[in-house]
Amino acid sequence: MTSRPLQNPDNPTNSTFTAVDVVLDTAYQHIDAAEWKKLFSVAKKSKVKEFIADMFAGKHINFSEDRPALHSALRNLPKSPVFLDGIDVMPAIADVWRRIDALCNKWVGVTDVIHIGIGGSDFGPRLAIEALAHVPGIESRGMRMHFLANIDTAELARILDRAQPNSTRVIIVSKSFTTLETTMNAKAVVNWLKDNDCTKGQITNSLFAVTANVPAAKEFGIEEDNIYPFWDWVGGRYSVWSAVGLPIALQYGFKTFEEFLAGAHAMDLHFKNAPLEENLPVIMALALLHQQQKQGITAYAAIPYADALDAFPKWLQQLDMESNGKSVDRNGKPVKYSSPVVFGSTGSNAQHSYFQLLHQGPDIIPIDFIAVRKPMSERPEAIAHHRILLANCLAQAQALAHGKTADNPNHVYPGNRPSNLLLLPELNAFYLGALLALYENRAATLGALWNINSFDQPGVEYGKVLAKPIEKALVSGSDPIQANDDIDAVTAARINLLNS
Ligand SMILES: O=P(O)(O)OC[C@H]1O[C@H](O)[C@H](O)[C@@H](O)[C@@H]1O
Repeated sequence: MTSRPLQNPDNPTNSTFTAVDVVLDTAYQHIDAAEWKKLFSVAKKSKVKEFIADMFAGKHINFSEDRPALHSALRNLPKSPVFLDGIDVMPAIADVWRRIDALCNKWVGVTDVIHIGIGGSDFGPRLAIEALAHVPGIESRGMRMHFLANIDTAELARILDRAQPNSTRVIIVSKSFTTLETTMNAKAVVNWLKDNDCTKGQITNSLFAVTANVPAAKEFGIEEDNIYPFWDWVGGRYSVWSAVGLPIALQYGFKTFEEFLAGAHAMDLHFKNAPLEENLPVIMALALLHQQQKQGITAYAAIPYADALDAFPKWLQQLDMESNGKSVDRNGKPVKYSSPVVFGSTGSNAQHSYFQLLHQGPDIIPIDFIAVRKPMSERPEAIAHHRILLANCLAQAQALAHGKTADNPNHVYPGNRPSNLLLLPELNAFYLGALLALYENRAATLGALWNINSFDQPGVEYGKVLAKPIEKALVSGSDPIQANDDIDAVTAARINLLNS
């Protein structure tokens, strides 16, 4: 058995790039110098640099909804003016920061927080709360942070079984404040407070909202002082940097929230100012485009070798696939490329699951290996365990890149399977912020390369519309229904099955 040589043995010293102390190593992408040159000229032709400038300048790059995508302003801690249609948005953002900071000092004796939200109003804060829980030395207020997203009452029941009604605070998070899962769950939690003898005043004081639709939150019964606004120019999946990230500040302190924003802001400055050839989000986007063009890839995996980042792939799935899972471009013309299927889970666990397919399956699936230099725990075993964790990460990437010959075809690894290595110096609020902003900016760059509007999501709506007549028809024991304008024959039969 021998190792195969790399197809394009790059000089490994030329394949590493650093931004905000995050190292990207593209050696196993097998992209040679001439190919990189071509890729950068594609970036220039696609006007990536101009697109980045437009994004930060508040131009209406989300043209279908006639809005900018200004989430970068939410992490602009220096408060340098960011103009939206001639008005600086920073004073309004800074006012929300001041209110979040004040709230952190106000909550005394709170045992449970129920954060109700779904999609972009859920993945980001859920990931951050989990990821930061084990940062050595982090100050945590130790509240039980419950995330309630699913309309399935199993999640609701699990949370309500554990929470103590008299010392619970509820944060209802919804950009639109019309999402049915969220409003129904919020009503159920309010009823639970009532059923547990909380007074009207207690309930009013326990309810908070984060939304871009303040009138709807008031209408729901939330006091104006308890409503934390954000704005329609923040896409839901880009909203963790707004008051949607409130749980981060409440649990770990406002300073930690600021560090999270600072890491993202540092990555934004890199994205905005670094030349394309040194720009991490751009390089990662181009590497993916290359694998689409050359290998026809239709999926990629993100594998964090860090238990703390268990929720990262879920966050990334919404970011990438909701942003760029589209088949027409900005001009309504069919696209050549759009978002591959994104999946992933933590290493080394993932190795013991679907890595077989990544090594020997017929399809080539590029991987982002995400590793952290420092272990997250201070246990006596930490150094030895971490060494094994990192060794596994490096070994998988090498095996995928080189492959292996063997007489027995069953033992042959084809090799030439591309991957990136992303190395964070440590996992804390700052580097978590930098990591998420890196991927956000990569998604935006991919949108620019594919000529896709990455900031709308019209495809999500139709299924929601259809759910309404179906819900009406789903009445146990009712007479069988026939197919009609809203419900086709297959679905009608399924409804009848459920109703029987
Ligand atoms: O925050 P909300 O308005 O409740 O929206 C929650 C989610 O709803 C939809 O599914 C959208 O596709 C998501 O982008 C959004 O994050």
